[in-house]
Amino acid sequence: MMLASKIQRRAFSASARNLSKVAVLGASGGIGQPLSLLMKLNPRVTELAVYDIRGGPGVAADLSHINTKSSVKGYDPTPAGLAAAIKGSEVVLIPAGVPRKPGMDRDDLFNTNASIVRDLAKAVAESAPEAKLLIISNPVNSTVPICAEVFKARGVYNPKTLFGVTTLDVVRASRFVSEIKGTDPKDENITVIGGHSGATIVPLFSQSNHPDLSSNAELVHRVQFGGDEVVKAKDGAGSATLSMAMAGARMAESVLRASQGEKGVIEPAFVDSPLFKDQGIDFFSSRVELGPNGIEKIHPVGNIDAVEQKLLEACLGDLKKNIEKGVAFVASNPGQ
Ligand SMILES: NC(=O)C1=CN([C@@H]2O[C@H](COP(=O)(O)OP(=O)(O)OC[C@H]3O[C@@H](n4cnc5c(N)ncnc54)[C@H](O)[C@@H]3O)[C@@H](O)[C@H]2O)C=CC1
Ligand SMILES: O=C([O-])CC(=O)C(=O)O
Repeated sequence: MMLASKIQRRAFSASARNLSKVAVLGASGGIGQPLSLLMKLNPRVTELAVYDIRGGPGVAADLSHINTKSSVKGYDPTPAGLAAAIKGSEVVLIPAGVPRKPGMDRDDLFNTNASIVRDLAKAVAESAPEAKLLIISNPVNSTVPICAEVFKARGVYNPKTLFGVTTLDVVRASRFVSEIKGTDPKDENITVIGGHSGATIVPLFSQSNHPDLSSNAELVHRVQFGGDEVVKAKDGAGSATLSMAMAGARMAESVLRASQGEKGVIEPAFVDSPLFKDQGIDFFSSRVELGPNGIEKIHPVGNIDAVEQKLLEACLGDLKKNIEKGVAFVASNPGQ
């Protein structure tokens, strides 16, 4: 309790002064580079820390010539370099880990990415437990519970500051709808709930400007499997990177806006959520209201139609297994 309030005070004092250090872990990768670029272009960011197991200082040197005000520093891939990159961060973004190849689903990444995320989460728990931690690495449905377990084991878990980034699902949904309806995607605010893979992704068109679209099975499938479309098109060269960088930058910007005092900032995110805890599901993505200390309020699912109810039931079964897999991994592989 005391630790939580100390952490919150420290976080608030930095954000109240509008000093926002952002660290990107996995910054040399397909997502990491454009995401770091977007963070360098974001005037809310005062200091950008660039870390990767390879190439961090090079990416940082490149970014540092951009004539925006923030400072940029690349860190060596050592425990000390990692700790220094993270220390003092308001936001830590983690896009480290391997992406899919055609024929794989996100869960096939678990064996490689689980330990990468576990070890990076451990470093965050030790060097900046108060940071808002935004997890991009897949499978998000499992990597977020992994982070929670790592933080719990060190007595610094604050469920209000841990986010699985599901923003790309709402970005895709609004884009796909605008293509069908001939509208501007900025006017299409589609809520997407659940998790971040296949059937766990549940778009709620009944709550949008176009309730008729919930019976458009092709559209629902495209939102659920939009990632596969990119994996197939890239043909072995990875998965979504540019759209993901945009989505990650949007999420980070929203977290920073709220940290810096803006009210009413709402983003969907996969978080420690009360909504389905009675069914043994501790994490769920829904609309989340952000504040200076992270999550301020988790919005309920709201009214949904019969088609969406069926999708939600399918989602919950898969999600429960994905979450349990992450928790079990840390229990049997606690790391150093
Ligand atoms: N949440 C979402 O909506 C999305 C998530 N992703 C996921 O993001 C992850 C990254 O994707 P890409 O950037 O395309 O992969 P990538 O292979 O291009 O880049 C990954 C980077 O992580 C680095 N890395 C690996 N282990 C590390 C460690 N221990 N510490 C620091 N850096 C480390 C690598 O050196 C590499 O630069 C994948 O797991 C992918 O599935 C991708 C798209 C959307
Ligand atoms: O599909 C993938 O593997 C990457 C991802 O999460 C997405 O594009 O939504």
